[in-house]
Amino acid sequence: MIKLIKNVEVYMPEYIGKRDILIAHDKISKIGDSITVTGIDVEVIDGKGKKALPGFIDSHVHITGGGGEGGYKTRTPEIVLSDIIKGGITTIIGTLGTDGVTRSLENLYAKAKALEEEGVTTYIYTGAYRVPTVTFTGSIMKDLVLIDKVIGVGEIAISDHRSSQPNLEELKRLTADARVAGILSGKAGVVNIHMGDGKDGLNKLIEIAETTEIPITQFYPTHINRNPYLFEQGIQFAKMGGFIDFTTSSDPLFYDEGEVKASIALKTCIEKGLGDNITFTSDGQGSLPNFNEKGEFIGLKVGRVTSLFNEVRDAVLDGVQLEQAVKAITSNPAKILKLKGKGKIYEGYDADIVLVDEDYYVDTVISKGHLLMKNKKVIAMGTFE
Ligand SMILES: CC(C)C[C@H](NC(=O)C[C@H](N)C(=O)O)C(=O)O
Ligand SMILES: [Zn+2]
Ligand SMILES: [Zn+2]
Repeated sequence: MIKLIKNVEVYMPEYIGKRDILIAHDKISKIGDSITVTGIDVEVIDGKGKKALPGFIDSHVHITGGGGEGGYKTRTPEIVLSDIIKGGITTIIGTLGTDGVTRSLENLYAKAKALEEEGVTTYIYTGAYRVPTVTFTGSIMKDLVLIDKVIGVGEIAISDHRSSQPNLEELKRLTADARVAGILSGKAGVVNIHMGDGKDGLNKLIEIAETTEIPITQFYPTHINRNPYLFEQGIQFAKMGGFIDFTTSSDPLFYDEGEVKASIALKTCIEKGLGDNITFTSDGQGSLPNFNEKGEFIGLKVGRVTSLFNEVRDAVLDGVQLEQAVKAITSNPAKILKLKGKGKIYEGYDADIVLVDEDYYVDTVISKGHLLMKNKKVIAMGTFE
């Protein structure tokens, strides 16, 4: 099907002004002025008053659910397609977390395939919190080289009372395996690192980057905004050329405990010239557990994928340029994760496009050339929604 978006403000993410965008099947075919199509059926979408952004990439979502930190009843529910669409997300990377016992990689893979069948692009990380990691094949390297949807390893927990307390050698070997398997398979092979509140912070990653041939960019540490000292250390890590990821799902409780709101973390890093080293992820369907200083469980909330763009909107309303802010959920993750044809409104790229209205609310979502939402109405529903 041919679609033509007319007179829309285009953010590649770089802002290029008002344009028409021609979509042929699942690709962006042409970006230009006054494009006309004759002789074949075309669906025209009115872009007047709207901004076209690349489809959002959420590279850390517990698509099969996570949690469990408060016992069995706190295992969180799996994601449904309509939430992904409402969040303007067209590419989603699934991960396991604390519970690598009752949550399986096979289930994660099947859910990723299901979401792909329902219309969005999906990938997964092999592994979970603990080292040695759970794998499909018994080997991180075989998982990466032989399973197309596997693009990296994660989320591997460090500096957290729930981690497996991995030592430096274990982290070196795991990251070296991910890197070489990525090289062999043309994938990023990044290690998505779960950062807890532990005082050792990013030290192990910095030591590996400084004492081995492993580049700092092999790590993709998340939750960097979870407390002020980790945030400060994260800025140093980014200044060393590393990538840092801020979690957008939150709970007012966490702000009281010093969490740095993701939109403020973004604004601070952009002001320090680190806009190309940062991303947002939602931790959607992951648990947001609260423990007291003795490590006792107090309660938990569930992460929401819709928080991803909400924090971008808050950054824009706080004075950050849209073309800068939206990179954190489009071209930056696409670059870090080596997602071909993703993260930009560009001729030949996948037709993943989000239109937002003048108040920066998601209005229309196109994924691989298919309309999933139009004029704020979700069109595509999950199989059982
Ligand atoms: C960043 C904070 C607020 C949330 C963060 N969530 C996870 O890591 C996912 C969770 N453990 C799960 O397995 O579902 C955390 O627990 O520290
Ligand atoms: Zn985590
Ligand atoms: Zn998580």
